[in-house]
Amino acid sequence: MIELDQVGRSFKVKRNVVHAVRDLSFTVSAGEFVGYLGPNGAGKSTTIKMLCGILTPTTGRVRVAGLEPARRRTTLARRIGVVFGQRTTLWWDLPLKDSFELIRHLYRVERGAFAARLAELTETLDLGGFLRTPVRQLSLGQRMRGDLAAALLHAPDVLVLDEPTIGLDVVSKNGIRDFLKRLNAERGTTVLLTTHDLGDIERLCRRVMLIDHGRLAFDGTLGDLMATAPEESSIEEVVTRLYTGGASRSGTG
Ligand SMILES: Nc1ncnc2c1ncn2[C@@H]1O[C@H](COP(=O)(O)OP(=O)(O)OP(=O)(O)O)[C@@H](O)[C@H]1O
Repeated sequence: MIELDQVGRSFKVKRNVVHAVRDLSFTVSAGEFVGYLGPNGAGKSTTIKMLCGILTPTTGRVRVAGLEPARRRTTLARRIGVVFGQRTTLWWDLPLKDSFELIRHLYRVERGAFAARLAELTETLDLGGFLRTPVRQLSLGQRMRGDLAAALLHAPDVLVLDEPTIGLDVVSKNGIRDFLKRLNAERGTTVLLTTHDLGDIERLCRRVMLIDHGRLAFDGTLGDLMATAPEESSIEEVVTRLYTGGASRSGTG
């Protein structure tokens, strides 16, 4: 469903070149739920932007649902949903429901299918109490649920999440985690999740990829990840060891 083959992306900053992503290769199969971890500045958002076609790779090849994202952005938009937790894709001054209606037009979702999908998302994400509220008046937790619904209204095969639980309280976080878990299990939606909240990884991801300085530093199961540190280590300790280079990265490959 997602394929990266020796992908690199660099940026020119004044006279320097920043290599945000280097020689990155991985495959995510349909139905997987994969955590994409890495310290600040590791290259996670750059990868995600290449998956959605916002950025073109400098080298290598990216495919999502068999499409080259940067060249087939419109076609790909029908197959992929994206949530950037730090930024909303909703219309700030419009009631949530009107944002959804605009998305229906943009994605040309058939009216009946849209109504059914919206009813389902309203129930599972508990949106009923604020569908008529302007987005600017929503709490962060409500806004995030609105953004998730917006990304899923066209029933995409792949969902890419960039910090979807950032700033949320423990109850809101758990609500979103339960929702994502069900989405993956029941609808088979492929999910790539970037987060700094290791609780998200523990609760949701069987497979974890870790990127560091633009390179893949670990790729394995959550169990493999935990096995890189002494027994009884917490996931925070395990990940800290990997971020600071104090562990063998034997799961990679
Ligand atoms: N548009 C840009 N121009 C120049 N440099 C950039 C640009 N976008 C990203 N970078 C650089 O590329 C590197 C990777 O950034 P990226 O945003 O992908 O990291 P990240 O893993 O998402 O970090 P964070 O966890 O802090 O969000 C950083 O050094 C960043 O400064």
